[in-house]
Amino acid sequence: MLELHDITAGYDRRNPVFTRAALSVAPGESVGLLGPSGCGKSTLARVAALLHRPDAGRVTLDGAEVRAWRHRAPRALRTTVGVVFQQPRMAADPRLRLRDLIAEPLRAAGRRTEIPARLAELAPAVGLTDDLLARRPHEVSDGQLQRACLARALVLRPRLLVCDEMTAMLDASTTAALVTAVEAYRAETGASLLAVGHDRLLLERWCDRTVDWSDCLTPAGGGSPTS
Ligand SMILES: Nc1ncnc2c1ncn2[C@@H]1O[C@H](COP(=O)(O)OP(=O)(O)OP(=O)(O)O)[C@@H](O)[C@H]1O
Repeated sequence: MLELHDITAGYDRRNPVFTRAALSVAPGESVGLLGPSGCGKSTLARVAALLHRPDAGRVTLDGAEVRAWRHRAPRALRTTVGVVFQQPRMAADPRLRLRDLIAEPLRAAGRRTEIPARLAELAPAVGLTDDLLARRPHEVSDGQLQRACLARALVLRPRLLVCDEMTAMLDASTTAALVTAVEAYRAETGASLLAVGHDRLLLERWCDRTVDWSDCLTPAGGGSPTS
């Protein structure tokens, strides 16, 4: 599904956050990526979500190399991947009601007619009532907003979902509800998952396999890492 080969990435070409990282996610597979704070997991997750152009290396999606990067990959490719970040308040437009936040990718894709049916499927799947769908981000809790961000990430039926510390700010019951919603979506569609986080217990329970950050990096002078 997704292969990251020899990726070097960061925010300053002369001083990358990491060099020569590799990671792959097979079709239908769920992979948990674990590592210490600041090592570059979120940066790699953004590369995997096609939102951050690597300085070097190759990204392949279904065997085809992603080309024509600007700072992101082309929109048509990005719709293959859904992404949920740690901080819903940074990710969500504060002016939009939750129903419009969820529907916005469909609207942007010119698929307005699908909005009512997709909302009717997704809102119960992530545990949002009609009352909550009518509110704006400042009128809901972080957990409720993250439920909406997950629904938004799923609205175009992505074949890969990237969850970057999706549950780090949430309590145990909201965490369980979101993981259940992701797994129901994957069972229905066969989508793959890359989940990034610190919580080893959660990722080991949730994912088919976990990868430690150090295993993603090519040892100095070495060939490719195994993952
Ligand atoms: N937009 C940015 N501009 C410049 N530097 C950044 C930016 N985002 C992250 N960094 C830096 O890149 C490095 C890696 O950050 P990243 O968020 O990828 O790590 P992480 O492993 O996900 O950390 P955490 O587990 O704490 O979220 C850090 O040193 C961070 O300060």
